[in-house]
Amino acid sequence: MAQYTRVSGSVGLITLQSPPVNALSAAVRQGIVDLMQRALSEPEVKSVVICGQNGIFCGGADIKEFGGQMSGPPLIPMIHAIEAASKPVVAAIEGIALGGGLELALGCHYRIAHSKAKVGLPEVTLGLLPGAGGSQRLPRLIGVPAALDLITTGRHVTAAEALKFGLVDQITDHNTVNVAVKFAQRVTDQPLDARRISTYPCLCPPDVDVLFEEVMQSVRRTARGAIAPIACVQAVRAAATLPYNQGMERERELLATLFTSGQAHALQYFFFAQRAVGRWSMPSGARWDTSKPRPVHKAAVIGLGTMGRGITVALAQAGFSVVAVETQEKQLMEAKQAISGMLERGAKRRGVAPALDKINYGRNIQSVADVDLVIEAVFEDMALKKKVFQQLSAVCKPSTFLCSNTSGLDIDQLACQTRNPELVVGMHFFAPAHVMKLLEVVYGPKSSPLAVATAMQLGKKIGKVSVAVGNCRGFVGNRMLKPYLEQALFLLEEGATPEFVDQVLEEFGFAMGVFRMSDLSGLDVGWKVRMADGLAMPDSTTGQPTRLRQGRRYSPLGDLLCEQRRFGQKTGRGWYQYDKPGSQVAKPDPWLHRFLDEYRARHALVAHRIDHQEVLERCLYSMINEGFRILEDGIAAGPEDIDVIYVFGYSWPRHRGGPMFYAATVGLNKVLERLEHYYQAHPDVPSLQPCPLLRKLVASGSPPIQKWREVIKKVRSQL
Ligand SMILES: CCC/C=C/C(=O)SCCNC(=O)CCNC(=O)[C@H](O)C(C)(C)COP(=O)([O-])OP(=O)([O-])OC[C@H]1O[C@@H](n2cnc3c(N)ncnc32)[C@H](O)[C@@H]1OP(=O)([O-])[O-]
Repeated sequence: MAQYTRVSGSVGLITLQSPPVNALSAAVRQGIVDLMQRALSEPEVKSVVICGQNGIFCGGADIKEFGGQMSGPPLIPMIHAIEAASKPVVAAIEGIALGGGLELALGCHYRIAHSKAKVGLPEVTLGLLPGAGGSQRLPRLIGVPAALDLITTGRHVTAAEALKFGLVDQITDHNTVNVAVKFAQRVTDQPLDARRISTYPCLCPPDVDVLFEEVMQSVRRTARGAIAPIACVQAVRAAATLPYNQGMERERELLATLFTSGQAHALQYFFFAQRAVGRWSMPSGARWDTSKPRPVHKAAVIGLGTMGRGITVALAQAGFSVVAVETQEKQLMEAKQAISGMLERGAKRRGVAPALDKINYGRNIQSVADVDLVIEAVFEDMALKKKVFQQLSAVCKPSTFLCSNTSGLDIDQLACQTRNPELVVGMHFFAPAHVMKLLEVVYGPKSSPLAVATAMQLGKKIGKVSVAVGNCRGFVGNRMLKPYLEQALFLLEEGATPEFVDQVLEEFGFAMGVFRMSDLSGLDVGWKVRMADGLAMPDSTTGQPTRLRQGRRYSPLGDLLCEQRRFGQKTGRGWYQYDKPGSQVAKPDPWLHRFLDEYRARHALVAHRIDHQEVLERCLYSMINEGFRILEDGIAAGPEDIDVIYVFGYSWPRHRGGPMFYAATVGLNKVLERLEHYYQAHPDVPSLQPCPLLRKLVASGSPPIQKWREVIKKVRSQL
């Protein structure tokens, strides 16, 4: 919808009205078309201003409409009609002008923005391109290189940057609509021909072919198989090389291909999934909208290793007062230096002052007595963490929330060490903690909705995408990673190489294959956990590494590497070899190939030819199967939670929507059938046994992913 008012006698003001972001729904488009006609037909009206209600210009096309039958006036002719208008049209941009919203503004003859406004063409993040003329008008207005940057990254730019590009004509700190109205009155008699961007020539640098070649290469490298960024480059190239009308035709063709691609569907699903995780719920029935968080003003971090340092930086950068505690003097000094460096570099990038004064360092746990919330980030050792929680419970105010940055230990056991177990939750950050977007907020059986709501809100304030999950070994992310890693090792035993497995996974779209990722994280981390679990040791009777544990297949390959002190990048050797310890360039290692051959010979394993399909199916479907178990157990409330965790925490390619969305795309019956096939071939691998929930979903006719929660509810109510 849109509203029309006449202001200052001669200006027609069209206000977009479609909360929350004034998206261009069919009703809004119809409103704009009708009200533009009205403004143009009223003789008293000499100019027009378009704005949005509630301080938001426009969030772009209504993404909810993409899935269904499009109705209402189409965007392109609507924007053309504005550009062709005989009276000046001024866009008054407050808040945001994104996607179709900016394309609408580009159709106007002038753009006035508030200094706090942000603009951008983020269609690429939804698997699309700026297909309402944006890919053709933007390069004509701000030049090819800047347009390529904005369109291929989808980044939002500040009003100041937009002014520098020439994307807006003026910025103001005052009431933008009033300024735009005055501006509109001033330009009433100005000729409009020079203001219609579609008539501009597209100014190209002399070496335009080289520029496009370079940009295309760089986009292909970073796209990890996503097609929209490539189509964006092609569309801008059309603007640079073709007359406007032909460029528009090319834009239309490219958009049509993207629209029908599975990738756009996946990315649009993911857009809503990111928002859905904020509406968390617990099996007890507690929910985001009925559980109020308590404000946190002062927080503490205990343990300043890699994780503790990152968490401290994230908190300080978001404006929290932080007490940072490290009991070892030498470690404390090193941490202080490292944290200050991180804060200074971050502040320089963002053009702000570093938040050094937000942090008070100390060696004594007593110094956290008055904080509202503590995040414990000591070494991943249950006995040590228990001790810290006992101390915290004795030292802190009774109302202090006690959180553990564990990556998989039992939150309940920690809660039991405290006076107020209902105030204990897990806050599982991902390294580097000041950079990675994901936060798993883990509730145990005793955690109160208040504690979950407070941790979720804190996560939001420090810029994380927070997902509330239940308490189990590894929570959601690391629990699903286990069968994935396990299959990768089994594939090596059966004849694959780390290079081949990684290549297949990287072609699928992971930033790193499983072995390169393990080398980066350090192989010793998992080894210590397996030793604590009694897995990484030789068979007690033969003294030999065993391939069977508690009746299940087990691969000791990772343990054998660690026994050779091959811990990955940090030691210069792991699944790959590196030029020197700490180097990141992984090279195939002939030693490892010989080691695998000898290992297979020792265990009488006959290597067979493993193809792409087998690598993908075994690694991904076993992980997805665990995802169904997690849903069945109520550890994650819905498939969106799992998908968001995997995209933000484990580099799952976003254009494939996340593992559960991917399963729906492949077809649940196919996933089930392949799991059955592999389980039959490997009956000693329980993670390949199809989960009952997966069977139930297939038996219910494989409903769309948005309907899974209903089936899950039914399955869980029968348990
Ligand atoms: C045809 C080809 C040409 C054109 C293509 C396009 O324009 S493509 C589009 C290009 N545009 C974009 O890509 C912009 C996408 N939007 C954003 O980036 C952000 O939402 C924001 C920066 C606008 C506001 O951030 P924030 O943190 O303040 O708030 P928030 O993120 O929590 O959202 C609040 C609510 O608004 C909802 N909603 C938002 N936008 C849309 C929409 N366009 N549509 C529908 N709904 C939308 C959102 O789902 C949520 O609903 P919920 O969960 O409450 O029911």
